[in-house]
Amino acid sequence: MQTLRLGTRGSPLALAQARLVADALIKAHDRLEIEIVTLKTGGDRIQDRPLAEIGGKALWTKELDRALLAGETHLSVHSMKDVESFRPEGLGIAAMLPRADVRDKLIGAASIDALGEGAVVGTSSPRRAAQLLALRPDLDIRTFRGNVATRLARLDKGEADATLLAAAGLDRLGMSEIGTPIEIDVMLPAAAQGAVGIDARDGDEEVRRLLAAIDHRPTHRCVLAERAFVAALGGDCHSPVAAHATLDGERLVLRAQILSEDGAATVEGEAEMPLDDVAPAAALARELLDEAPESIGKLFA
Ligand SMILES: NCc1[nH]cc(CCC(=O)O)c1CC(=O)O
Repeated sequence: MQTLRLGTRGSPLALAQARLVADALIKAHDRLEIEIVTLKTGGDRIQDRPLAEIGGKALWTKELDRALLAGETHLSVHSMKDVESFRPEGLGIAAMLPRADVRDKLIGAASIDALGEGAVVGTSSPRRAAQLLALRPDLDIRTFRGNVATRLARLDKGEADATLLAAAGLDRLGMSEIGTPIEIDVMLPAAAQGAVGIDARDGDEEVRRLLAAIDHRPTHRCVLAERAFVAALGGDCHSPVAAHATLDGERLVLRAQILSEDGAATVEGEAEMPLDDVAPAAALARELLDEAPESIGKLFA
């Protein structure tokens, strides 16, 4: 029997995703045991300020990265959406699970159009805020953080009329019946939304071989293209950026959008590329920035 120590955050969503990875590994390999190691991250402790203000994405991954680099764990499970563009030296994403529903869901109203004039929408995602304001400049967007259950409780208490959450997270928590999905031509998702990734140490060939067996290549390819777009922009979670790739036979089609924070300006485009070369994703980022007005350009200066 071989035992792998799997590092994860302790939120209900993180634990559900950790179990999905553990189950996939056990199914793929005989005589393998997984021990789930729950780690606290900075992001879990600070709930009242927008993520962008308190240090961005690295907050979620730092403690998992440290434990993995120190050899306390063999792998880390992440929502790929929360993984910063550049990983620390010595670590890299080795596999991804098949992607779940990539759409955002609106909770609290039947549709964006159905929201009342000036309705309060709680979100701390600059992308969701800008996309909503682009459609409905009258909305009053307020900071709303915390894990999925916390946000739903704040909505129940009347702190906002509506909120947006990823369908993937709700599905994995067994809350599929909550909210109305918004189609991706109305609200393009964040890069990597709905994808779960598994980090391993560079050079840990044993673990990387075990992970290769559960890697879902179409998801992995699409997410790499989306991340290449965001990396080339110099974007992170401070930026109102959407990127979503799909496969069309042996080609990958990437759609991307960048917005000003108030949603007044939007630039969007599409690029097609082979599965194994994401350079056109970076080229699309430069193209969109070139044509972007100052209100967008200054976000990526
Ligand atoms: N930043 C929080 C976060 N990271 C990943 C998900 C959902 C699951 C996913 O997109 O894979 C969520 C919650 C949300 O956006 O509703």
